[in-house]
Amino acid sequence: MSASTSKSSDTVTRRPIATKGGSLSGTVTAPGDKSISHRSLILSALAKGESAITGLLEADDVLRTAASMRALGASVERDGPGKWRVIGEQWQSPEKSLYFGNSGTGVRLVMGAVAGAGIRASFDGDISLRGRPMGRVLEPLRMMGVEADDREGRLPVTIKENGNGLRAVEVKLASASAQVKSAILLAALGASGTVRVHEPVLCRDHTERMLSAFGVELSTASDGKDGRFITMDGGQSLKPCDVNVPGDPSSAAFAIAAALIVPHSDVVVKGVLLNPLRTGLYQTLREMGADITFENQRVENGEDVADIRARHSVLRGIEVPAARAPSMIDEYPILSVVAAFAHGETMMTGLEELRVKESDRIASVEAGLVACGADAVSGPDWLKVSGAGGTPGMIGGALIKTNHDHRIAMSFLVAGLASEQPIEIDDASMIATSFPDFIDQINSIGGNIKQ
Ligand SMILES: O=C(O)C1=C[C@@H](OP(=O)(O)O)[C@@H](O)[C@H](O)C1
Ligand SMILES: C=C(OP(=O)(O)O)C(=O)O
Repeated sequence: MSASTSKSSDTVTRRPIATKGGSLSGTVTAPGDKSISHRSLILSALAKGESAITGLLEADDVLRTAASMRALGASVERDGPGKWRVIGEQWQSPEKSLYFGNSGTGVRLVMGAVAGAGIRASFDGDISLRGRPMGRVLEPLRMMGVEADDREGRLPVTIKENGNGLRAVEVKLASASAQVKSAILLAALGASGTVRVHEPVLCRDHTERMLSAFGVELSTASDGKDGRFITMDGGQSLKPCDVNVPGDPSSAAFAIAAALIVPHSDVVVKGVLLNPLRTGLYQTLREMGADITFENQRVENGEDVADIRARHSVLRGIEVPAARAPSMIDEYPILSVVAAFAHGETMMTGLEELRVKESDRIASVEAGLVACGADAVSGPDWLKVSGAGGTPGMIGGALIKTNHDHRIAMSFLVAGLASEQPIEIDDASMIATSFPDFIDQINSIGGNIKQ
């Protein structure tokens, strides 16, 4: 097997290959958080006046949201690396369809915001996004009085103009999805009355925190069990707000996982967001015996942030509780790779949402691990990885099908850094959707990934 490119009629697919080398060491900075980056652009574009953003993640998913904000009428300018200026305006129906590429967050949040603005817009995405469910957003929006055309609950979708304002509703979230919750809250800006969202299972709360920072009044209250109610009056407008985007814990996970499985490694990832609804992976890794420390802990813009230090560790398999899934939902692919290097079984449950991500992540991870000689089995909402332990924990020597999924691509390149034989992935292009500098970053701490 060799690093190679495969050519179709008009595209060249890069096939990076990751090979075991020496230990990993050094310090890197986490790229900007993807969830907060999308929201900082959308909320700034809704606020009348100028907002400055620093640390914005300049990855394809977020750049698609920036382009959509321009198409809707906002002025969106880049002043320098990660430094953006947005001047919000009254949104206008765009002439062309808004294209969101691979981004579920972008398309779902902007659908909600367009509905709240009462304008008409069409939405589309790439082959992966066209396969993902949009009914979960359209259903509550329709309850609020939105009219929309869709293709059996999938993209392309058109939200129709609505001059009468949206209805006040009470919605119970059917899936633990921050994207659905956020779409409803953004639509609620155009409601005449109070909107109440019941989330039985807590998921990331960046929209609630950031709406408050942009001057919107909303309140949260426990539902008496594990969830909460979010209550917000419609008809509120946003005030401009400057946002410093913290580092993404989902992207930081790759260098940290690499340090844990490559012998003698010691790596620091600086500036990582530690919002408690995002840190399930780190809790899980510690329970597996990982030597992970949070250094220089601080609060930046109301969010907990730290530098995370990870050293090579002897890991053991554990049961990861289903209730933890929303706080680490994007981290199961990389956790599964780490689990293949641990001693014993890691049982992950409550994973039904992984079936509707950029790929069916349960299937992609299981197939990739099995191709690398690891022991993985799955059911409808669970995945079990039985790690061989020690070094090397996995044979490797496979070409991994990434299925248009950036997290599958990055997870298996990390696996290749510690496997007996190199691991090649069939397509690197999707990595740019969330972490364009991934390969350079991993190589800067001693990784051996050839493009
Ligand atoms: O709201 C967000 O920014 C996100 C929510 C999650 O999706 P779901 O809402 O579909 O769980 C997550 O997987 C995605 O990467 C980002
Ligand atoms: C699921 C993800 O993103 P999105 O839903 O925005 O496509 C992800 O980044 O892993």
